[in-house]
Amino acid sequence: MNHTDHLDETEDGYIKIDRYNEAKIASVANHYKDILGQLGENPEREGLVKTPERVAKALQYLTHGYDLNPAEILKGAMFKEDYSQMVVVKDIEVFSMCEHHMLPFFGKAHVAYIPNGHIVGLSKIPRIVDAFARRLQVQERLTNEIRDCIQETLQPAGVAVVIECKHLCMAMRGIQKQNSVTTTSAFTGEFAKDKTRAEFLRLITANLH
Ligand SMILES: Nc1nc2c(ncn2[C@@H]2O[C@H](COP(=O)(O)OP(=O)(O)OP(=O)(O)O)[C@@H](O)[C@H]2O)c(=O)[nH]1
Ligand SMILES: [Zn+2]
Repeated sequence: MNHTDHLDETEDGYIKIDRYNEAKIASVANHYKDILGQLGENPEREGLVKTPERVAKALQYLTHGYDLNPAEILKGAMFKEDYSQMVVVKDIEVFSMCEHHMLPFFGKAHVAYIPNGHIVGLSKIPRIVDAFARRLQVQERLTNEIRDCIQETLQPAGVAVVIECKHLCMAMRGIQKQNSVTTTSAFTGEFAKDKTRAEFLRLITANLH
């Protein structure tokens, strides 16, 4: 079986989960039943009977980015266009899971590129953010992967990515800091220039709408 067989293609050719890989769900659920017992719970009590399966499905959803090909998503909507100003997509919601604790980190991504002959369908930017975020991640790698995918696929004059997230592993356990936010950034090409980077940073902090 192909590893993407459990993913449905929607009409516009994009993949989303609405069927699950039953064998994987059953196996992961079995482990979770065991884990519930080890946590001192009774996995047979009414409220928990279906929990292992729910958790398995949730985890499959939260990691379905492994089954997506972000470069192909971008290639699906690249258009020749004579536009060479910065394109900024800001405030893209991010939900990911840290690879150390498998706890959520979440916040916003701001992505920009400067076209070099081609533009990309706007929705593809949040789609690739999701494709990389729906995996076990560290915020730094997530940031770099988004930058590299856009740079290598679209070959623009520059790419900028800023991500700001709260990490639940730092809030609900461990150091227990409820308000700390981690910001990461990655730039290529024209964004190495102070002036260009400053314009991007101004645009993502400006309240224009
Ligand atoms: N750089 C980076 N670190 C992360 C990210 N998500 C979680 N971490 C950190 O990963 C580290 C793992 O450190 P360890 O000392 O092995 O784990 P730990 O004992 O649970 O650490 P504490 O969270 O300090 O209790 C922690 O400092 C987390 O804050 C991330 O996206 N990027
Ligand atoms: Zn963590």
